[in-house]
Amino acid sequence: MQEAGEYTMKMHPMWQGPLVAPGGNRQSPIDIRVRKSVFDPHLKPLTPDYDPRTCSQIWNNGYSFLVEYDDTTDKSTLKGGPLEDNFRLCQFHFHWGESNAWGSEHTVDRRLFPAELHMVHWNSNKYSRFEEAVMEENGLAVIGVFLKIGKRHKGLQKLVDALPAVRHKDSVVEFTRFDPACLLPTNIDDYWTYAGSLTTPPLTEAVTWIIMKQHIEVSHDQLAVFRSLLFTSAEEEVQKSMVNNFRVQQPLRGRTVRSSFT
Ligand SMILES: NS(=O)(=O)c1cc(F)ccc1F
Ligand SMILES: [Zn+2]
Repeated sequence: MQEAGEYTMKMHPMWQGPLVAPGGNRQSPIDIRVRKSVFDPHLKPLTPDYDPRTCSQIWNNGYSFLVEYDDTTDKSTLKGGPLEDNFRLCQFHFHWGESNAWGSEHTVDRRLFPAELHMVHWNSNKYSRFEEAVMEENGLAVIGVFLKIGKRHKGLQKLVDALPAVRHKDSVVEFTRFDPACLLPTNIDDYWTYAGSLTTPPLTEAVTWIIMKQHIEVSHDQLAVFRSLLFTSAEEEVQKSMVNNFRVQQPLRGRTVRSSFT
């Protein structure tokens, strides 16, 4: 029986969408229990190779803002780590909270971060476009990086300065020559990896998740600009600020989370 005032996921206003996709047994995000993760000595170093010239635009899709890359050739790629194939960068985006107390989708031993970066890649050895790969179990690889509040992130500022131009849902602005590698932590050799899903519809179980152990720092003011974005389009009467755009955590269902480090 619920105590008065005690929130469960179903009651809490932040509860969004299905708790578990019908029939899903590899849903994301999850809590990473560090002591339950299994060191895998066969995991290779991750080798991202990004060309800033493939950066094309920023788009407010009404859920987050996406920095999109031209993925018609193998110019910005990710290989190595747990991946057998070559994956092509198509976009990166973030999830964040209304306060610095929460906002990330994944957690580490229940620890929440104010925001989480997702760099989305699709398997260009096996598929010819993102839309195809997103339906296949080895179709996508997403790098997750936790954000903490601290010193100003120099590389992020160019992105922060462009956000007012995409304040409303469905707005797009040209955005070029941005090197996404500047958003990776200094150490990318230490990560957790597990088989999961997209965290927004279509929630397809297509993702090899690669979650960085080391976080990056952004300033309070930089993250505040994320919260100035809107879920709503310019025409809508009531404007809703884009915050808490994260999914509730999903059952592990017996999956093993591997670590690249001891
Ligand atoms: N948050 S996510 O990285 O799982 C994701 C990536 C996409 F390309 C599309 C939907 C998603 F939910
Ligand atoms: Zn995401």
